[in-house]
Amino acid sequence: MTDNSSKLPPRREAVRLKNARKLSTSSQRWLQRQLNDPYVTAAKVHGWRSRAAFKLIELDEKYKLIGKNPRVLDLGAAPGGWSQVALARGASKLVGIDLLEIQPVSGADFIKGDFLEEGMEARLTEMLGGKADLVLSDMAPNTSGHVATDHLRIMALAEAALAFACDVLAPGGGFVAKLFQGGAEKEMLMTLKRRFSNVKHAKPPASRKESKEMYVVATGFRPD
Ligand SMILES: C[S@@+](CC[C@H](N)C(=O)[O-])C[C@H]1O[C@@H](n2cnc3c(N)ncnc32)[C@H](O)[C@@H]1O
Repeated sequence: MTDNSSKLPPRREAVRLKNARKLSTSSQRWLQRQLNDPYVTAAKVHGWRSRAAFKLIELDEKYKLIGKNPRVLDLGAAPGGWSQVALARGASKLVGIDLLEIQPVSGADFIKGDFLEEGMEARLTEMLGGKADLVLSDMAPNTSGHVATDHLRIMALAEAALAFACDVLAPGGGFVAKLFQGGAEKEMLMTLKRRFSNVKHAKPPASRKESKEMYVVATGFRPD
């Protein structure tokens, strides 16, 4: 049997335990931000699972994305804030996917899995039971701290989401995807402009100013 007890003298062990209980500087900063963030408080008051819920509310207020009884696909849905908002604002059917488990939301069907996995698109489409009116992608990879790598990863997710949206959207449908920094790359922007009648970049007020995230909002899908 292994002995996990510390071999330090008692006083040094007491100091070690005290330090282990202290929050790292980045955790302290995170905690401070949470405590000072009105969106975090408002999310709790309104019962939204994430402060991100307000980003979709603000995008919907501005671009009228959700409309009447749409069928919605929510990519990167955990913990479920956007799904809650889409359903509260009129979605008739919602299918969501995330790498993480999502607690049930009334009216939504969730899959735990990787959107990039082979066969996942077919599975999502089958679950939706027909064409989608709105494809949402708030997917974000875990940040590596390396700006260029993070940028490439998020762009790969957004591009995959766009390719999927072009396969599953009904005529006139909408698409929202999270991007970083300068917005859609040239090639992605070309596809967006060709396949949608309206394409905008947006940074909703709920998106933290210091965050490099932004969204592309495309409406009026044109099938090939
Ligand atoms: C910012 S969170 C989404 C928050 C969500 N919109 C809400 O309001 O609750 C981004 C999510 O994208 C998910 N994600 C990242 N890569 C993914 C992938 N390849 N497939 C599925 N989900 C992914 C992450 O697990 C994470 O939960």
